[in-house]
Amino acid sequence: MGRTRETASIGIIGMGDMGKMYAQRLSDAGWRPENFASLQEEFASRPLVTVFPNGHLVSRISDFILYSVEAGVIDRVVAQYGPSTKQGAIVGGQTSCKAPELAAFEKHLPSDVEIVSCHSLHGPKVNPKGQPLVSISLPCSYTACVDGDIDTKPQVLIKHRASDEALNFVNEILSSFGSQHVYLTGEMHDRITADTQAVTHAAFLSMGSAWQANRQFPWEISRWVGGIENVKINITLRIYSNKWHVYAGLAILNPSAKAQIRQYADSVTDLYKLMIGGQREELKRRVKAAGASVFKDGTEAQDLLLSDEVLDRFSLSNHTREKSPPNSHLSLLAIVDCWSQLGIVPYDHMICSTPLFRLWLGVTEYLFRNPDLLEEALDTAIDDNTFRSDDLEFTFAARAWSDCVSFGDFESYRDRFERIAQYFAPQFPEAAKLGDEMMKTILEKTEQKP
Ligand SMILES: NC(=O)C1=CN([C@@H]2O[C@H](COP(=O)(O)OP(=O)(O)OC[C@H]3O[C@@H](n4cnc5c(N)ncnc54)[C@H](OP(=O)(O)O)[C@@H]3O)[C@@H](O)[C@H]2O)C=CC1
Ligand SMILES: O=C(O)C(=O)Cc1ccc(O)cc1
Repeated sequence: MGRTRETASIGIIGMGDMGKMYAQRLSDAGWRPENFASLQEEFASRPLVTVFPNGHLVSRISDFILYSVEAGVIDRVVAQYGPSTKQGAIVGGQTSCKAPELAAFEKHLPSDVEIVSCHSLHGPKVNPKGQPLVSISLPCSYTACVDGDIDTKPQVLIKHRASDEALNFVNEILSSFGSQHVYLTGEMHDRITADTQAVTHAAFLSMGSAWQANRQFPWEISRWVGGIENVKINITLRIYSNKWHVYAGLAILNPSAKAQIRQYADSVTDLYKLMIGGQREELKRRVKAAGASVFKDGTEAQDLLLSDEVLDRFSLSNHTREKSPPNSHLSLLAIVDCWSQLGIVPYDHMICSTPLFRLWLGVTEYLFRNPDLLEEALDTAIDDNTFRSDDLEFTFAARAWSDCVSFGDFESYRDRFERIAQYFAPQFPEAAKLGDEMMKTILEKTEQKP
């Protein structure tokens, strides 16, 4: 072994958004990268990075190889380059779902190769400092543990088929990101990210579908202005401005995600039926019971993750408002019902939380820990017809996204995603500016929480 920082080289296969972010961060930290043509130009000012024309040339000389390709092609790409892996090297992947990635490594890598995988729990434009980074290695001789303060921001490492020396080596390489390292098995990683990522995305994807189906741009409509609505709009646009395959891969390929997303669609449908049936008492009983199981007694005294002052600052709208107009908040009532039905306590997942998940939890908490606001939402859901058609389309959308994930059909996922992305595209530049600012401010605020 004897791998050292001075002599080892790191290979990245897949120079998309995440691959480039890794190459930039590692070269900043003194690790040397290599690559090709436009990449050669792009990385010309970084003498420590070399760009190669294909993954064979990267694999045969690198001591640590990171696959940063679309989850849907991981088997094909590892089958292609895996056999060229340098003897005794360590291989990992950055895909958002570990079952297919680890299966591809086991199937195609030579037996002398060690496997330590990882997952940065944030997008390429978020500063990795303090964010979670999951690490996965095998055999799974350890239980989940975290380096440092788990309540700030982690990074996941998965030790799958590796010595402690290999894990330490990968840790050293990735330590330059300043992320919080979390150690998990591949299975635990997929189970948790199904709860934190796949269901969260399903909710925001459904909001976008509903607005598009009703031909609305929500920031132009007064009932969508302010507070919680700002987060709903900014996050939805952020997701639709990203690449479809990131969301398709982590939902379709994760063995745990289908059931979670199905439960979300079922919760939306059940609650919507109670709303249109005028079943006020049953609606209130069910939602409050769900709220009690997720937001347990004793948490009332804790500070909210998000405050009015922060929520109000990030509006895409030109309208001003005195007070948020009432909203039935079906998407938020349903996520709490979904968590409750599945026995999920979202706070237990903070060790593996993405920025979006923290925001999503922040807005649900904002609603459920304000009894007057929750009561107002439930009464609005029964008495006020204004939201009926929004909620109808939202219900259709949640079921359609769930079907799409259950069928495992990448092409129809792509088609749905890109059609809606195109509708919102003119607003992406402004939403990105505001969204980045919102993310930064809210991450700073939530970081200070105990
Ligand atoms: N974007 C995000 O927010 C996050 C993404 N991830 C995960 O990271 C991975 C990469 O995502 P991201 O960077 O965003 O996606 P990109 O689409 O930007 O990058 C994927 C890259 O893989 C390359 N690639 C595909 N096949 C091969 C091959 N045979 N040889 C060499 N390169 C290949 C693609 O090249 P080409 O375009 O030329 O085909 C592309 O540049 C995904 O699995 C994703 O789930 C993880 C955390 C966050
Ligand atoms: O925060 C989110 O959920 C995002 O949308 C960004 C993202 C996407 C994929 C990942 O594997 C990790 C983070």
